[in-house]
Amino acid sequence: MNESVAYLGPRGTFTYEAARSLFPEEGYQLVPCDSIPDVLTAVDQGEFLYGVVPVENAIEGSVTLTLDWLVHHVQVPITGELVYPIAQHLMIHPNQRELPLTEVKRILSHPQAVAQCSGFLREHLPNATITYVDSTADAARKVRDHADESWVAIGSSTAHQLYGLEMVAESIQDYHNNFTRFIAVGKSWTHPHSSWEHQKTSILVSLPSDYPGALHQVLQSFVKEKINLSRIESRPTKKKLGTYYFFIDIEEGNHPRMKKAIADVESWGCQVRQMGSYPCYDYRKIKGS
Ligand SMILES: O=C(O)C(=O)Cc1ccccc1
Repeated sequence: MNESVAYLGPRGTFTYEAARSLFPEEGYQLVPCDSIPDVLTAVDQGEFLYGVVPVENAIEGSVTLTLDWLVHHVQVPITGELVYPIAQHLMIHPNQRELPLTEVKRILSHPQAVAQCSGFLREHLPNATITYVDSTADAARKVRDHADESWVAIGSSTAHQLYGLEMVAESIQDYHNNFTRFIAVGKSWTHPHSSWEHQKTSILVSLPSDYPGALHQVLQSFVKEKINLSRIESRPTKKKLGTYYFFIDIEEGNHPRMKKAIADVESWGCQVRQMGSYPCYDYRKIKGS
């Protein structure tokens, strides 16, 4: 039996495209879930071996729903990463193909997709109301199911084909170097591809409240070991205004130097949760492999 992989569905999301690249359909069974929390909870509860969710976009930044669920609701290690190119397309039901853009009443999409195209939407669809849905393919499916409504969806070319919609405008994101970082999560290990670019470790750090300069000390611990950090993202602890968790990505696998740096961080009174050490794949190299 193929191993199961949950992804943010339905079919045709960008996460579906990333999941298909990460977990080839010959070896894995891809199963759509309705939302990011659904994917993470299902993997946490052992319903699926692995999951794929978006974590960061080049234009819009962190997918905070993913970060917050990883911190507050589930205990699922990160097992892999894929940075994948994103082209957002505007599509409409074929029955509405003659509708001028100024008469579109509703734009449906995922909040990240809407944000990536905000300049285009402001300029070309000033009279439309935005409705956020759980994914871009969910938006395309809803437009398909409402043939009589003057609605448009923003989403992938895969969704455009799968849901039989008419293309209105291609690549409408405001910046063209649009990439999203997706992560694979799971409680067991798999290496769906034999080669990867490099390894990373993600940790979550909370600082002691009464220690001035604690964040500086955290960074210093990595400098001392000559370890590069590629990302620091703060998220509210949700316990008290002005208190944060720091998500830190380290350009190093589970290496002795990295362990030493983390022990040093802990010695300053910081709490460290290791979110995973994992391979980072290049979509151009694993495509079709
Ligand atoms: O809704 C989707 O298609 C997703 O996979 C989430 C998302 C949305 C916008 C950019 C990247 C990922």
